[in-house]
Amino acid sequence: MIRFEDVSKRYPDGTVAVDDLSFEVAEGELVTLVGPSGCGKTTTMKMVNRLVEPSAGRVLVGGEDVASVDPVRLRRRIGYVIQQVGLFPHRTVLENTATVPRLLGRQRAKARRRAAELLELVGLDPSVHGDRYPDQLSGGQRQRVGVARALAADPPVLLMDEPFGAVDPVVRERLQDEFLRLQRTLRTTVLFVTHDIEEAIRLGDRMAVYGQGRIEQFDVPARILGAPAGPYVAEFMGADRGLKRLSVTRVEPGDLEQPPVVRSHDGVGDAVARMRAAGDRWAVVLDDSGRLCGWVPADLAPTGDTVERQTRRMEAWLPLGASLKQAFSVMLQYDAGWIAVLDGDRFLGVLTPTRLHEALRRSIGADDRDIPRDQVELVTIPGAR
Ligand SMILES: Nc1ncnc2c1ncn2[C@@H]1O[C@H](COP(=O)(O)OP(=O)(O)OP(=O)(O)O)[C@@H](O)[C@H]1O
Repeated sequence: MIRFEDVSKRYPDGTVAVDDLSFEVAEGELVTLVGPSGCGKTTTMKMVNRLVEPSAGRVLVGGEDVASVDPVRLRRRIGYVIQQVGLFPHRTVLENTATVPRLLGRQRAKARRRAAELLELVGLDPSVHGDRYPDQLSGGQRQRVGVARALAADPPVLLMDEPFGAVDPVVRERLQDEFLRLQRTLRTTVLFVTHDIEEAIRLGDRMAVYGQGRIEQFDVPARILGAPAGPYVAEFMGADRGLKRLSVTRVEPGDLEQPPVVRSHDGVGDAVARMRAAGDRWAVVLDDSGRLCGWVPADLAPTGDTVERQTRRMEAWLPLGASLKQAFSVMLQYDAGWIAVLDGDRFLGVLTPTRLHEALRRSIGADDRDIPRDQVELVTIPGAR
């Protein structure tokens, strides 16, 4: 959808902001650009909507060289959100949001209806906030209006430059969640500039890590964290990148172990005999539809009861698709050696620390090749031998 072909930008004073950049953002994809201050992220982004013209190479949007498109027309098709949102102070929130659709010639009533819908989508009540002026909103609310306004024209491409930079971390996380949900629904192609590595990891389908004017690595966050392309990227992603990987890797069915299972209607005597014969110390209890009831230890007194009456509650479980970070946190919180994983209320298997480790290796495709020695994350304790 967005394609950079050998693009360079040298400003008139000789500063080379971007040097021979080539990459592509697929339709519906969200790519984050992250890197130190002055490395060329904003320049990259501004070449998409022609706020900056490349000195060499070309930028294509939807297969069309942007150099051949009238800049004003181009910008109406491409949403743009910046940190200082730039709302019109003398226009209400609703009017601000409806600006571009109006410029595109949509009828006033239709544009306002769409604007109200979008305000709701970004978590603002149009009947409460719609008639306010920007200075009657909080910083976080203004950011939301900025996002709603950029989306109001249903642009296939959205450029976002530190859009949540000015709000506190809690609000920022909420805005990120809402924005992700929205982007997934609308399937907008997004180029997202940020200073914040956590934000880049959290939002990016893929991320571009910039060095000076160049992309040092362009990949899914899990691989950038797990297999950084070199010492620069490794250092930039932080010494805790091993931990960061936990939050971008999801629990999948293939990661799970199948523990011993007994059925809730089994007799305790039978169940205990089978568990002991197999050398199991415990078993998961499922009902006939595969729903998780709990667990039983193998040292139950073999009474005439059904297993159901002896089942112990499972304190901790995870939904399929939870992050490994959530899984690890639950393991620590409950001091548990394994965690049940459910799809809805259907039991799928259990995650163990060994399987968690394997899932991390899977996330960087390390199962079928050795991780280079310098990328193995060893924890050493100073002074320990
Ligand atoms: N109009 C300009 N004229 C000259 N140099 C410029 C101009 N705009 C940007 N630069 C320089 O180009 C380089 C890249 O700037 P750019 O704004 O793209 O970086 P950035 O990665 O977005 O930085 P930040 O994260 O601080 O916003 C910097 O050295 C900057 O000083």
